[in-house]
Amino acid sequence: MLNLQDVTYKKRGKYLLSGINGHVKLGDCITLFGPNGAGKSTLLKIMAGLVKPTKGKCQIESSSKNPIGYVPQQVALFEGLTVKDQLAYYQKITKQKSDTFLNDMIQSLGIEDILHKRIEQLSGGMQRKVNLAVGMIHQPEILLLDEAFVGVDLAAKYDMLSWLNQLNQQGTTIVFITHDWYIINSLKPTMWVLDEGQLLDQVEWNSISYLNLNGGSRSLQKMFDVNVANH
Ligand SMILES: Nc1ncnc2c1ncn2[C@@H]1O[C@H](COP(=O)(O)OP(=O)(O)OP(=O)(O)O)[C@@H](O)[C@H]1O
Repeated sequence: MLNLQDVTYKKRGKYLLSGINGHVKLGDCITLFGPNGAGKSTLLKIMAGLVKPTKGKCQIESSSKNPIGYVPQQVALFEGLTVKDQLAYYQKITKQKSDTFLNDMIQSLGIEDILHKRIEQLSGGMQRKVNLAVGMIHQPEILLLDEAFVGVDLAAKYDMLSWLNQLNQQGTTIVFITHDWYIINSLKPTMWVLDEGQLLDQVEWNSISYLNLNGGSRSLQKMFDVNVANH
């Protein structure tokens, strides 16, 4: 679905990504994992087509007109609008005609009771749920999530993860970024380990303890020491 060939991105003389090669297949669940500043968000934006690589390419293979759903790190919602109006607005601009998916999503995410509330009346966690719903309202084939769970309590996380697991089992491709090991354990993704702009390795969730971190930064080593010990 997504083919990354030698993806390199340079900004103000600094390489934020260097020679990334990888392939995202239909139905994959992948996490971009690495320390702060590793280049995860930049790579996700390149996958979403929002940023153009300086060198190399990211090709999307899909027959759909709008195959990607991107949920940004910052909540991107309009204050003053109700949740219902917000969803209706994005449904219209993405030309999603079927209500079935939207209604399933509303039920699964547990947002049916807040449909008539305005965005500014919602807690941070509830806004995250609505942000997720908006980013995937057009039922995309590939869902790209940049820290979509920040500030979300365990009950809300459970709703979001159950919905994402269900979609992934039905064939939706998911690529996500998180620093939350609970999320990783729940979604059991393939881990693309990024460090200092380089893709060090790709490893299945259940083989994470075999990862060779030689050449990785101290921050990356520490992340694994802390998390893998509790895996
Ligand atoms: N527009 C920009 N101009 C210059 N440098 C940038 C820009 N965007 C990001 N960077 C730098 O690129 C590097 C990678 O940033 P990026 O946000 O992709 O990392 P990340 O792995 O997602 O980090 P975090 O886990 O902290 O969100 C960082 O050093 C960051 O400061």
